[in-house]
Parts: sequence; C-alpha cells; structure tokens
Amino acid sequence: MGVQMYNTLTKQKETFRPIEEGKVNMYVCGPTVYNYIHIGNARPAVVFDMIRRYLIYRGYDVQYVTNFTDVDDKIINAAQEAGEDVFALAEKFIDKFFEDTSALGVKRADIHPRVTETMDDIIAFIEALIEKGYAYESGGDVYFKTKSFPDYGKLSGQSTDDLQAGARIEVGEQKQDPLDFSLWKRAKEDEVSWDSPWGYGRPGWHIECSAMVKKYLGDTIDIHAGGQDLAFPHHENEVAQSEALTGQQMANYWLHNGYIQIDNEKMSKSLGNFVLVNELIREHDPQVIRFFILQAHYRHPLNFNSELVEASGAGLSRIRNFLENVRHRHRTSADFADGTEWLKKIQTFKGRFIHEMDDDFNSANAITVLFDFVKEGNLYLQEPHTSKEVLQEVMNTFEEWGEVLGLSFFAEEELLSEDIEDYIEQRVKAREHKNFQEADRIRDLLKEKGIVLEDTPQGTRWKRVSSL
Ligand SMILES: Nc1ncnc2c1ncn2[C@@H]1O[C@H](COP(=O)(O)OP(=O)(O)OP(=O)(O)O)[C@@H](O)[C@H]1O
Ligand SMILES: [Zn+2]
Repeated sequence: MGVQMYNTLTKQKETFRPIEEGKVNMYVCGPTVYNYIHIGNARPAVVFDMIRRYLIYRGYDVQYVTNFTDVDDKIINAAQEAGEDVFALAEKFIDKFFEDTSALGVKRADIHPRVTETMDDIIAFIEALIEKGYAYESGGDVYFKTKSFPDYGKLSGQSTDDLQAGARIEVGEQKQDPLDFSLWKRAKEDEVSWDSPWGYGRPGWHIECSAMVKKYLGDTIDIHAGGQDLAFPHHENEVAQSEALTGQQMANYWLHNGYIQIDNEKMSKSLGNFVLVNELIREHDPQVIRFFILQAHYRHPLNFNSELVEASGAGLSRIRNFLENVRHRHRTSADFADGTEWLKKIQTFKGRFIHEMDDDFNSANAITVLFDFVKEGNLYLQEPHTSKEVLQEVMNTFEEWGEVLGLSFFAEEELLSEDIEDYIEQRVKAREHKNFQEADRIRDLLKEKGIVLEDTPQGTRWKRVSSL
C-alpha cells in the first residue's frame, strides 16, 4: 500500500502518489521571527522533520522548503518596543530558531527563503493577479478579490456565504468586499518598506508563501504543511492566490499538526500559557522533549505538563539502557548462539515499524513497537548464550529507527543544568588561579557534550548545541 496520509483537502487518508516518481516536494510554513519559540511552535518543526526523514527512509528524494516571515506587523511592533532595528531583531530570532530547533534534532531545510529576499517575486506575483482580474489596488493597498475565485473555502470546508455573515471591513481598510484580503500593505510613515508599482509598502502574510512555493518548488507541489491554525485563513488564501494565478492545484496533500495544549487549551503567546523551548531544554535533555512530541500522533492534541515529559524521559532511558546492555554484551561476550530465530524476529519488528509509520506517520504507535522490542530484547539478554550477529543487528536497527525519528538512542545522558553550573564554577576558580589549561580543558569537555560557553561581562553563559 505504501505511505498513507490524511489530507485536509479531501478530509480522508489517502495513499501517497508523488507527482514525479521517487521525488517529494514539500513546503512547511515557518515562523514569524519576533520572539523565542515556545514548545507549541516547535511541534510543526519537529513533526514535519520526522515526516521528511521517514519519506527519505522510504526511498524518496525529498526537497524540503520552509520559510521565515522576517517582516510583519508583529516584528515591527516588537522592534519598536525593544528600540531595536527591525532587521536586526528578525536576524536574531532566526538564529534563535535554528538554535532551538537543532537542539530538538530538526535538520535544516534544503532552502530557508525569507520574505525580504523574495520581494521581487512577490511583487511580480501580485502584478500578475491584478492583470488577471483577481486583485485590485486601493489607496496604495492591494487586495485579493476573494469572490472572484469560485473554489474559495475548499480546503477548510467553508462557503463564502457562511464567511460573509461574520465578515466586516475594518476602519482604515478600503476593500470592495469584507472577504477580500491584503496582498500588499501601504507603508505607514517611518516604517520599513519596499518600492512597488503601488508605492512603498510591504507584502501581506499569505502572498509570501504562494510566491515562495512557486519560486522554489513549482506550480503544483506534493505536500504543503503547517499547524492546524494555518488551514484557515492562511492556507485557504494561499490556495486562492496560487490557483487563481496558475490554474493548477497548488498542493496535492495538505498536512496539519494538532496543538500542544496546557490544560486542554492551545498554547499561544497571546494567552500567555507558553513554555519557551530554550528554557525547557535547560532543565531537560532536548531529546526527551523530541521524544515527548513524537509519542503523540502529529494530528492529535497533545497536553504538555512536566509529569508527561518525565514519563517520556523514563521511556527514552528504558530504550537507552537496553541498548547500553546490548552494546556491553556485544563487546564482552564471545558466545556464538544460533541467531536465526531472532534475526527473523527483528525483521518482523522492522515490518511493524514501517506499517505504523506508513499509516499517516503514526510515530506514537511506532514508538510502541520499539518498547515491545525492548521488552523482548531484555528477556533475550537474560539468556546464557546470545548471538553477536543478533546483538549487532539490534544496534543497527535502533540506529536506523533513531535516524528516522531524529533520536540518538545511543547518546550519552545529557548534562543537567546543575552539573553544567558546577563545571562553570570550577572553570571560574581555575581561571582565578591562572590555571588556564584547566579552564580550557573544562570548556572543551563541555563542548564535547554539546554545551557551548560564552564569557560575558556579567559572567559565563552557556547554551546547548545539537550534536546532530
Ligand atoms: N500550541 C501550538 N501547538 C502546535 N502548533 C502551534 C501552536 N501554536 C502555534 N503553532 C504553530 O507554530 C507555527 C509557527 O507559527 P507562528 O510563528 O506564526 O506562531 P504563532 O501562531 O504566532 O504562535 P502563537 O499562537 O503563540 O501566537 C505555525 O505552524 C503554527 O501553526
Ligand atoms: Zn504559509
């Protein structure tokens, strides 16, 4: 049957058929970079990274693109509040995004386009929409004429009539119809802006993704993904813009992740109920956080609380301990028991893993397969004779699964904050005694464990970097 995925567009699970044999073009809407990311924002980054890895495991050549919205009202406001330059602020949070997500084992995309670097393409896209009669200029703004696109609402399953009922034209907007949405926004005084056929301004949010998808991946792509809250209006508007322009279906499969919740409520900056990734990973091994995210199916809501994270930590340790014992037995035992039966069993487990992952990337069930394996494997280790070949194959299999899930099952336990703080203290003492050799040794030792130190006038700071 191959890979099945739930498609928001058709509201059912479908067998995946790529446009081009063996290839996948995939676009994931990225963050607006005006703040540190919280664990909710990390979920799409982690789950679509897992999906990308799995498609690669299944033999596809995946081209993966995810954008940065690096100019936007939220960024402009944040920069004004902080008294910082808009571009410097965006740059800073792009760096922070990479730091946090790479700690969580997220691989870099093939391309990370930015709005500020795609301006010409965005402007050309809007011009073409106006030319085709799908958009109009009004007082330096440009709007998409929603009702001119008959399929509007097909992705999120709404009709323009229903939408019309709740729609209003806001003060200051010069739209022909309340359902029309912004493609280009005229600059306010002293605001960052770009020159365009409609005067100085900047693009609306939705048009960015349409322009980037077209530029980097083409008129029709295989998979378009993002958080559930993006399905409407963001993705609906992307569909309208792109399909109005090209006359082609924008994406064949639309994937949306569920929310991370706190007490059954969506984690979000506006509600203030968020936990920042960079704070969380000071207290927890980032791999445990990733494991926690992947222990839920990506479309389901996932409640976040410290007990659940701790349970994930215990689960991951169970796997790691098992593999530590396997490694030890492999190194020390000279036994040559017949491994035929177990080698077959390993193949069965591998088949089960694929079966679960093929079913709409059910990493939750796939991880259950790993636990079942560990349970049986632990019994095997109690046998007086084991096969070296089997033990090697066990390690290879977990290595392979680890690559798919982005987890290092063989990694050493990460240092906890208090251990790191101890090391830093020792290093400060060493420097006070002018023992720079010892100070450097501690710095290098921490670096090897993925901790980078930064000396500032206020003291030494540390951060985790990924070993992936
Ligand atoms: N609680 C959550 N659970 C899962 N995904 C989320 C959650 N909150 C935001 N996302 C997703 O994070 C990604 C980054 O979005 P963006 O930078 O626009 O954050 P945001 O929507 O401003 O966050 P917030 O909702 O906190 O304001 C989007 O794909 C969005 O759907
Ligand atoms: Zn988008």
